[in-house]
Formats: sequence, C-alpha cells, structure tokens
Amino acid sequence: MIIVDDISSGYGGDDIIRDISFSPGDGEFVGIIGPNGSGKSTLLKSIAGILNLSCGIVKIDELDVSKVSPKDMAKTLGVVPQETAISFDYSVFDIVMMGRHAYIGRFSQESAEDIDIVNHAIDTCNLRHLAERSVNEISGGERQRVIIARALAQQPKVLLLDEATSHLDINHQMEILNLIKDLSGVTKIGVFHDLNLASQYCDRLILLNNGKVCSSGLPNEVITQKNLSEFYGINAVVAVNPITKKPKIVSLIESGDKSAEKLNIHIISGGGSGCEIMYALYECGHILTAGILSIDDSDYYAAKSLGIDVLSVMPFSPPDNAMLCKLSEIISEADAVVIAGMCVGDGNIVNIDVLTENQDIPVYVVGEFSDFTSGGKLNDTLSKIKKRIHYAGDLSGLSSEISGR
Ligand SMILES: Nc1ncnc2c1ncn2[C@@H]1O[C@H](COP(=O)(O)OP(=O)(O)OP(=O)(O)O)[C@@H](O)[C@H]1O
Repeated sequence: MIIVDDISSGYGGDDIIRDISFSPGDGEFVGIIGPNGSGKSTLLKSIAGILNLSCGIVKIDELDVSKVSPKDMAKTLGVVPQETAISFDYSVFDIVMMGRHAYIGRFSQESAEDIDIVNHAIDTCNLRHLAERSVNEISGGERQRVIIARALAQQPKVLLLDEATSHLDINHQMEILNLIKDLSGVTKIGVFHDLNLASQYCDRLILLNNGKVCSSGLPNEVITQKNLSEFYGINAVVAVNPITKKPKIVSLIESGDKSAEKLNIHIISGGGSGCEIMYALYECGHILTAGILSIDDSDYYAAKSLGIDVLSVMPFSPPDNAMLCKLSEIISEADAVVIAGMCVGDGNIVNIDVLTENQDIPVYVVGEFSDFTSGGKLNDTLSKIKKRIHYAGDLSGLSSEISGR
C-alpha cells in the first residue's frame, strides 16, 4: 500500500508541488492530470524518490521510500518515464532483463524464473517479434513498450507512469493501458495529458494546478465543465461515454452569436433529434430547458452535458401529473418552445399536449415532423397549436428567428 502524506518538493530549494496527500487502494489506477507546468512530473519524481522532499513522506508498505535501498526500491517501484534514451546497442530481451537486476545476485546468472518473467513481459507488451532486435533499431513507440516491459519484469507493487503511452498509436495505447489497468495487486499512478484516456482507464483522478491538488475523486467528479474551464481554460462539454459511462470531453467550437438577447427556451425532442438544436441555442447563450425525456435518451445525455435543466422520467415510464405540471410551469415561463421535427413516437405527445394549455408561447419546429409511430396522434395534437408554429430554417438562423431579429 502506498501513502503519499503531505509532500512538498521542487528544484534548487524552491517547492514546485505543495502539501500533496493521497493514498490509492491496492491495485487502483490513479491518474494525475493538470495543465502544462502544473507539477505532474515533479509529483511523480517525488513519489519515486528521484527528488528530495522538503516535507512530508511517501511510504510503501510502511517503508519510507527515501530510506529504501536502490535494490529494494527496484523490487517495489517500477517507473516508466516519458522518454528513455538508451545509448548502448542492447537487444530488446536484454533491456527487459534489466528489470530483473534487483533479483539477480551480483555474480549470479539469471535463473529460469527470471527468463520466464522476462519472456512473459515481452509477450504481454507484444514484443516477441522484436526480442532479438537492437533497441536502437526499433521505433519510438516500440521502445516505449520495451520500457514498459522492463518495468513489468521488476514485478513492482507500485507502477509510476509518466505519459507512458503518449508515443504509442491508438491501438497499442489501448492495448498497453488495458494491460496496465488489469495488473492485479499493482497500484498504478500515471500522468495523463489525454483526459479522455485518463477518464476511461483510471479509477480515480487527481487534478493539479500550480503544484497543488485542486480536485480529486472519481473521473466524473474531477472531469467537469467547471474544472476544464477554470484550470485548462477551455470551453468543452463533458458528455458521458455511452458504453463505459465515464466522462468524455467534447470540445466546442465557438461559433454562436453571443450578441443575441438571452431568452428562456424550452426544447421538446427525443432520440438524438435535439442535440444539434440544444448546442446551437446554448452557443448563443440562451437559458435552456428540455424534456420531458427518458433518462436513457441520447438527448437527455446531450442536455446534461451542456448543463441544461432536464425534466426526465425512467425508461418506459409515462410522466405523472406532478411532472406534467412542472412542464406546464416551465413552458408558461418560457419565451419560446422549440420542437425537434424529427422527434418520433408517442412519448412527445404529452409534451406537445402541454403546449395547448399555453396558447401565447411561440413554437418553433425545426425540420419536418415525422409522425411514424404515433399513428397520426402527434399531428392531431400539433394541429391544435398549428397557428403558432414557425418552421425554422437551418439551425444557424434559429436563434435570430426566435429573437425576432
Ligand atoms: N529540473 C528542473 N529544474 C527547475 N525547474 C523545473 C525542472 N523541471 C521542471 N521544472 C519546473 O517545475 C514546474 C512543473 O514542471 P513539471 O514538469 O512537473 O510539470 P508538468 O505538469 O509535468 O508539465 P507538462 O504537462 O508540461 O509535462 C514547471 O514550472 C517547470 O518549469
């Protein structure tokens, strides 16, 4: 078990990282993220004992890392740096065998067990075909896999990875990260620049800024729109990966007309029909609401990603009276309602029915209605409010049309 307890350290007597504490569970994968120069590599070097601590302590299984002999350290901690220069003409096999040096006596030969462990690390990192090749005759990405294999051959309790997969193509990146994630009993602490990879692979994240922890927790607690804006200075949406349910960053291209009057607009949509509408109106700074949507609807995820208030129900559950009253209340306070023309199905009949009670609200329909699944009921409902429908043109003009400009 590794404990990082209130450590500060830096270079030339100046602290770069300050007051950092965390204690990953055994086998956990912790990601260190943060903008350039925030102190991620300095933190990793401090944990590895490469930099002296000005205060605090790092303990692995109760042992103070700063007091452990290099040999014991090599059995405890594996480090995969960002880049490794290897000046001699060693073979891939020899480099991976270097991971066993702490286990091999000074005047002894490697044992059959050492050779097995090295071969296993070579196979795990998909290097079998390169095992006899000189490390100076392989690509940068392949060399990085060799360094990862060397660290695995150490059989460490803790593995420190400094942007360890940044040289790898997407296929090898995922292969290596999958393998690292699944190393049971090994605690992994890795620096990531790619926040989507960090989110996907890490159990917990620590966000550094100016050498201090500014956020830590589960990926969805750390990768938030607020943190991205505050610490990375980016305008991005944090969506949810539909398969892993982990946060996924979608950067936004700022294109909306920010000069538009800010209006309260309610969006009725479903099945992904509202995503682009929400984004177009969000970009113009309008205050949006959406629903009623099922919580497994892709429009629900899109609205949540943009921080839009959504009225929602469980899948296949019709809204109750309280929910319909809430919708009516929101619509009565809205400056406009936008209906995604492609929203299909019975689900939206109740939403559109509520419009008939709010006769003064302008309604904008984007695109043509497709009333495939409701047997014409949707069109019947729409006919009751038809006088107020504006068939808005393309999305770029939607905000201006609603604003009456
Ligand atoms: N050897 C050094 N001597 C003095 N200052 C250093 C040294 N290495 C890094 N620094 C400084 O420490 C600060 C943190 O650097 P560090 O490399 O830890 O940040 P980082 O978050 O890993 O950055 P990046 O994302 O760019 O890799 C920076 O201001 C950097 O200039």
